[in-house]
Amino acid sequence: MTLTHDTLGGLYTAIVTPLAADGAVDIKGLQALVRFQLAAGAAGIVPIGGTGEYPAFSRDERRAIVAACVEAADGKPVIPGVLSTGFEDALEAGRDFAAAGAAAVMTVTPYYAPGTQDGMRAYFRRYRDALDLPVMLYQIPRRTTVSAFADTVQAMAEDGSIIGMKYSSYDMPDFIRTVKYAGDKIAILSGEEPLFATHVALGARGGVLASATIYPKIWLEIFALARQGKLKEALKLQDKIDPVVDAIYVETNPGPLKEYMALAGMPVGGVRLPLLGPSDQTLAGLKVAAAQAKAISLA
Ligand SMILES: O=C(O)C1=N[C@H](C(=O)O)C[C@H](O)C1
Repeated sequence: MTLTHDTLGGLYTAIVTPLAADGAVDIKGLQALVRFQLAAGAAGIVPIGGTGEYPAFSRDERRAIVAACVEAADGKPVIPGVLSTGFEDALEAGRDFAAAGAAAVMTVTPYYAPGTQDGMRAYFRRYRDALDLPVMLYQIPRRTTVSAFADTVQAMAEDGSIIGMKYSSYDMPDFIRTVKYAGDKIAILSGEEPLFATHVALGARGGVLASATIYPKIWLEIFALARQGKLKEALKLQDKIDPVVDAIYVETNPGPLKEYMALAGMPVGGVRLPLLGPSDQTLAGLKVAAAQAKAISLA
């Protein structure tokens, strides 16, 4: 399926990368997770984003991860993260993932030398021209300190540089402006669990969510309600998963999430440096959230 701004939408799972005890990538575990997501109804998979620990892997490991996801996805779209901050590295990764069968890439705003808004617009236009694959802009200022303003996103859409955007920020006025300027030209996907239902009710066409790695079904139900404009009902349902969301984001994602998955019976191993396992205090919070989720059979 060729992804366009019309066909990009729904719930994409920002999937963790399972690791074996020796820290190697657990390809079998990864493929089992992909199949679990798609069987639950996810529209597609986003491997090696922040949740998938892109920075922690070598070029060969990233290629193997994407190829394994594409194989397990059996035709459903796989959109790998490209979190390299420089043009040539980002292009090399994009071409690697295109060769591995990715349907598009989720490329982060350049952040070490971000440049101006015009510079970022030109960066993505040159990137798309050089990479024969659809591109989704990844905006996450809490990790990069960089934002493409709404009118820049509009210009990127009109240039044909991007088919969509993963919007990871709590800046609601900017979100509303971005939907107003570009929401009819690209698919804006929410990357913020706490605001997911609200973003969808205000025009987002789906989401890219880390906690869907363990609980895809409830996010699909929340998405369906929000898209019908039933925001109150969607937020009521979201109350059930909020304790999990609060517990897994107290330290850098995906550290707590991976620990939580083990507590919830879906072990995926640890994280790679510089991330470490969660602190005792975080672990205590994860245990409480896992017990609550079990008590209400969260899925
Ligand atoms: O990997 C991703 O894509 C996501 N990254 C965000 C983060 O790591 O902060 C969280 C989001 O849910 C998905």
